[in-house]
Amino acid sequence: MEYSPVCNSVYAAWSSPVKKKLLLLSIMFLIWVYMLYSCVGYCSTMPSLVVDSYRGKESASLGKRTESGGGVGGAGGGLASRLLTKPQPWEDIESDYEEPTVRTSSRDLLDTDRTEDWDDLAGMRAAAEPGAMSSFSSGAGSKKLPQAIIIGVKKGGTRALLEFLRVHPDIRAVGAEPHFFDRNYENGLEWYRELMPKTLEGQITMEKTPSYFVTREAPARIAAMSRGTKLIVVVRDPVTRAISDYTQTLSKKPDIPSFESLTFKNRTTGLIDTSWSAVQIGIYAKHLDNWLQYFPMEQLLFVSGERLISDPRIITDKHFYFNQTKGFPCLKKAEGSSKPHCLGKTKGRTHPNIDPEVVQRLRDFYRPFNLKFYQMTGHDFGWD
Ligand SMILES: Nc1ncnc2c1ncn2[C@@H]1O[C@H](COP(=O)(O)OS(=O)(=O)O)[C@@H](OP(=O)(O)O)[C@H]1O
Repeated sequence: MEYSPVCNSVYAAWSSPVKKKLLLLSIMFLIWVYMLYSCVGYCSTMPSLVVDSYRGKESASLGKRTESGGGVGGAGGGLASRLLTKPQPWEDIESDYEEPTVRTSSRDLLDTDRTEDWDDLAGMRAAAEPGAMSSFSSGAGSKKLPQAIIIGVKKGGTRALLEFLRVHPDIRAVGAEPHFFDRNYENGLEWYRELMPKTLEGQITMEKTPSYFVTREAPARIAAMSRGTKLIVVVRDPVTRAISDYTQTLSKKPDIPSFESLTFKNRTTGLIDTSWSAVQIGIYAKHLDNWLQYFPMEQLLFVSGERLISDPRIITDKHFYFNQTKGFPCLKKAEGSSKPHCLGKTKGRTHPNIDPEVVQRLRDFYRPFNLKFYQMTGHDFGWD
């Protein structure tokens, strides 16, 4: 049988062992390229791509806002960008709402505050469509200690901030409040790390536990973990915050004394009871002093809880709509979902009417502390 020159060379190529290997490698490379191509096509159908397109615009628009003096009060505007110090590669995100360790291994995580948060998270879970990409990427990355923590303040709007931030593809957050630096510290850093979602190179790990801000030991403990940790504080008018705090307790224990009677040590003399936590948490200047013993001011970021409601665009401008029924801004698309999402019914409660005289007395009480706080942070939050 005669072979054509072409057949001959093909035969020669097949018959040489080195070339055989080269051919095999080429085939494997082609298969790998094909798989990668299929995956990219698949990813493009995921809702999270919306976030991808936000990313480009966000860096432009948020950058501008930070420059134009968003400063402390508008800190949220550049928040995601500020947390992300270098350009990040696009990676898909997986849902944070499957965290059996957090939900079952710690009794503390079932306290009233977190139960509230889990109400919200249940809502988020329900809103989230099971994304096949989530399971595809669930094994990717590794768990890291948080580089940024929302440390307070209770009832400041911390849940809203975290849920808004985590829409960003490069921010991954644990859903529940770990309470590591106040109640679970003895469990050790590995326990804490285990609670975190997996992150890929360049993504930021976050958590929020509002009680850290008023926990004496928290600054030293966080500094011991990493002095570079970014600390975010959502602050709200301390009087409204106290009423919000009281409203939360009242919703669980309807028999507690009135706000008015709890406010005073002695109503006749008008002496405020500063040992009542609802009052004490709002003395922001005092708590901040404690943090400044361990962290420089540049490490702390203050977000106005009021602006978070009136102008959530300080986070990003295209992800919100104002829900008239809820009376609050809500996300057009929750993380990992294509459906709109508002925070749960435990966020945005109707406050009871408080005697205006008591409110005024509290305003007078907080004024000097607020002024000190404005001086310390270099920002007037406008509560007085
Ligand atoms: N978008 C949006 N939706 C709903 N609620 C919002 C939102 N933004 C800020 N807030 C305000 O957040 C307040 C609750 O604050 P926290 O999440 O920090 O509370 S907690 O400490 O975690 O319990 C909550 O306080 P109350 O209004 O007193 O319930 C809200 O006013």
